[in-house]
Amino acid sequence: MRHSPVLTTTSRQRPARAAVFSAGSWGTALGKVLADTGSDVVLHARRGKIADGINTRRRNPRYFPDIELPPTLTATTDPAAALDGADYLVLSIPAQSLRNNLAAWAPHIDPHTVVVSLMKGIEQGTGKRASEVISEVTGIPAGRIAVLSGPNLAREVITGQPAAATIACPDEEAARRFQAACRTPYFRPYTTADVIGCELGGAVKNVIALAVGIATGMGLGHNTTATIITRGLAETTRLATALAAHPATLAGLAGLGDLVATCSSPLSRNRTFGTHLGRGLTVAQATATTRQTTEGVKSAQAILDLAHTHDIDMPITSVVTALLHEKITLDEAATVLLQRPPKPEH
Ligand SMILES: NC(=O)C1=CN([C@@H]2O[C@H](COP(=O)(O)OP(=O)(O)OC[C@H]3O[C@@H](n4cnc5c(N)ncnc54)[C@H](O)[C@@H]3O)[C@@H](O)[C@H]2O)C=CC1
Ligand SMILES: O=C(CO)COP(=O)(O)O
Repeated sequence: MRHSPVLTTTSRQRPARAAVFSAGSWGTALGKVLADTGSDVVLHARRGKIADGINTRRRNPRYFPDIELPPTLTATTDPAAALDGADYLVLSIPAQSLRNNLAAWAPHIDPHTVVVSLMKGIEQGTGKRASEVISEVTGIPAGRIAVLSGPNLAREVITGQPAAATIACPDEEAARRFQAACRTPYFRPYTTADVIGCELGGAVKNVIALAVGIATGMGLGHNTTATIITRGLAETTRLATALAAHPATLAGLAGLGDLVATCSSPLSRNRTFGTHLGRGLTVAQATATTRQTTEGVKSAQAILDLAHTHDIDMPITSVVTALLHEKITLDEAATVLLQRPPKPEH
């Protein structure tokens, strides 16, 4: 166990070391951001073929075969080797697989390592956010658990298109250090202490993106999608603020920003999944066409359960959840939303 201070590239003592679990789309893209800042980055890959591709050809053959990765970004299938001496453990796996995987990795986490969640899902059955699961599984104090969220479609980030994000951590200094560790000419992270707002903004926008995709797949236009985005933000903010989030977080990058990016982009897996449903595919058929993590599909029910527990009205989430469970048809979904009793906007 090492007890050295967390270093950044600004310290000039040694580059920060980041272990990124795993080598999927966002893990690889954020790993490149960290490497571009000067950190030594080790991606943990589940498959040897991916680790080999990264180490020998500087390519992630499954997720980004067309993108050259920097030499300071390497990969391993050995979690202990990836975590050895890591200043940061960056977690980017499906939210529903976090608890079990982290339990296996936890014994290898150094006492000074700051854990950063990139995940945008809520755990089924418990309604827990990723930072809560991390805290429960590892016992790491809240000041060493951070969240990074924002409008960050992985392919746009890995190709160096300008983007920004929010890093949330109750320990301001830890947030600032990670901000320095991933600030590049094309990636601008801000900091906040509002972990709850960041995590709920990220998780609920996936469900709203499913709704936008459904509407788009049904052939509906921009009035409809703008209405879903706006009212989606209203219900996200209701839930998040009931759970003690700051309203400004939901109006920021991790709320509105991410919602707009995800709901607008064909790169979004959640929006794409919704489009398949809107075109008439069943949930099973849409799932069969999806190769990557679609958090909204798995988190919708957990978010709705959380809303019920806190007596929060989330009509869009409710309708999307009913559609995912095939309890209502597409036509019924529109009717349910439009025929709700009239009310003031605010
Ligand atoms: N792709 C994107 O543009 C962004 C994704 N995110 C979030 O990042 C998280 C990861 O998403 P992506 O990297 O996009 O997904 P992905 O599907 O591209 O990659 C998932 C990674 O997790 C691994 N994995 C899959 N199932 C697993 C399991 N049962 N146990 C352990 N590892 C498993 C895969 O091998 C892969 O390395 C999600 O919570 C997502 O919402 C956040 C911002 C942007
Ligand atoms: O979170 C994302 C962009 O910020 C990615 O959204 P999808 O998971 O829908 O692709």
